[in-house]
Amino acid sequence: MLKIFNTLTKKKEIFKSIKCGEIKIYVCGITVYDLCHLGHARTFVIFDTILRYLKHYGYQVKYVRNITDIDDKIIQRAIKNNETTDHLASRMIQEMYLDLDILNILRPNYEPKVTDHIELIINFIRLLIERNHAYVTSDGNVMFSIQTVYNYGVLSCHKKNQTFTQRNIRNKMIKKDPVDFVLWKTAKSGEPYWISPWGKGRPGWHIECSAISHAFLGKHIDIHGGGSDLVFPHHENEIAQSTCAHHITVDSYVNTWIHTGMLTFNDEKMSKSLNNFFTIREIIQKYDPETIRYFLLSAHYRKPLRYSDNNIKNARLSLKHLYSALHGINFNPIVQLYDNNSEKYFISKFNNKMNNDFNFPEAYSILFEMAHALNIAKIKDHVRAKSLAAHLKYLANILGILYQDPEIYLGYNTCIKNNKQSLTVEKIRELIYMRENARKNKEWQLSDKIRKRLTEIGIILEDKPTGKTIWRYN
Ligand SMILES: Nc1ncnc2c1ncn2[C@@H]1O[C@H](COP(=O)(O)OP(=O)(O)OP(=O)(O)O)[C@@H](O)[C@H]1O
Ligand SMILES: [Zn+2]
Repeated sequence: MLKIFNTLTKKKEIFKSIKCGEIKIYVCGITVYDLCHLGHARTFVIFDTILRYLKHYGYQVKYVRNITDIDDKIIQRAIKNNETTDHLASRMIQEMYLDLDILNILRPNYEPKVTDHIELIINFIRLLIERNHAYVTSDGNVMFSIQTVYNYGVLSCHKKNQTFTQRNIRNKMIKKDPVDFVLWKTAKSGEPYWISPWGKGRPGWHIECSAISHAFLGKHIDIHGGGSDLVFPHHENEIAQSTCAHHITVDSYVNTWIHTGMLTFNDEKMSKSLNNFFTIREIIQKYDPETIRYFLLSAHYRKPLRYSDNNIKNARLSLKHLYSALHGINFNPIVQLYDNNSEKYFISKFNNKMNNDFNFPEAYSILFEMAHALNIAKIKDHVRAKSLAAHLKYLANILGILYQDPEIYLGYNTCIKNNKQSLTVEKIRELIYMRENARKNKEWQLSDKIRKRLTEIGIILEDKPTGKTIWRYN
């Protein structure tokens, strides 16, 4: 029986989907103004693993993760770079794919961009105004009126007056109440804008998730997720908007709220604004992507995880131990998996750990028990060894690890020591495939970027007249 900790009720609850066998999940995505850092990676690796487990559990999953491609940070960065917000956002979206794909994060079913859904956001705001939950200020902003929500603070336990900050004091003159938040922002001169009933402007941040999740998943969602930094104000405001717009209760909006613990560096959230971040790109120059993924899942998903070289090195050792157990066994992952039921014991232990609010560290410990049994079977019982190896790989794949050939992985880590390459063969092929597609679509910038990246790590590409590319180590 699957139990998940629900931030709304603050307890572990037995999970039951709204519709039998199907799950609708919405996760707040990236604001695309710069490269993704390891903090973003932690949240998305965690949700990717949760999704993989839910599928293994037998659910059909509809996963939506939005892309915030217009907001203040994007506007400021675009001005600084002397490029349009559109150009900056689409560049960063391509970079985001390169970075998240390399960590073996499967893509969501839908990744709606805010700028593609302005009309439905405007309609959502209109509904809130009609229902007297929002008002237009003299300068053309639309504000959400927190006083109209009787249970504001239900998710985060924030009291209404606690939201009163210095920033709000500055806007006091035009808001009815300093705690109210913006739904539609009037465009300043030179800023990108969309035409609305309230003038030229752009949506506020919170409203995009209410409007987009409703458009893609309907009024009632099984799971809504994000980092724990989003509980307040972002998710609190989303609850206010969605429940008021649709006249529904909090629990008929989202059944389970899942929040991930922050990746920290020097005891603070890793973030751009604190300038204490490492981009995914920087890190995979130093460690292989699978080690990074392993590291990101090495603490309970709700707890903070401390970034340190030592912690990553430990992750590398653990992964090496698992790959070494698999090494030297000639097994067929599919055949051995279905031919043999003897590993039911391990599968059920693994499932129990994951059913207990996705306890990744304890799920890892089952993989180590299997590796131990496998190391013994390798000497004594080859048939059992093959079965164990297939099951170990199968369960590890649910966590998104052990997807490489042990031979390549173990050889690869030797290369890392010699600083010769920093990508697995599988990932190199993936990048080449992406580049071939980019070339087909005449996206020359992207294709050049991939080539440059591969050259940097010592891979030489040769483009054939057929459109195919062959590669070799320099
Ligand atoms: N250090 C972190 N650890 C875990 N998750 C994080 C971290 N930083 C951001 N996230 C999560 O990544 C997702 C995308 O975040 P978003 O693009 O809004 O970044 P952000 O919080 O503004 O970070 P930054 O200010 O560094 O750009 C959110 O779910 C957010 O909670
Ligand atoms: Zn959101």
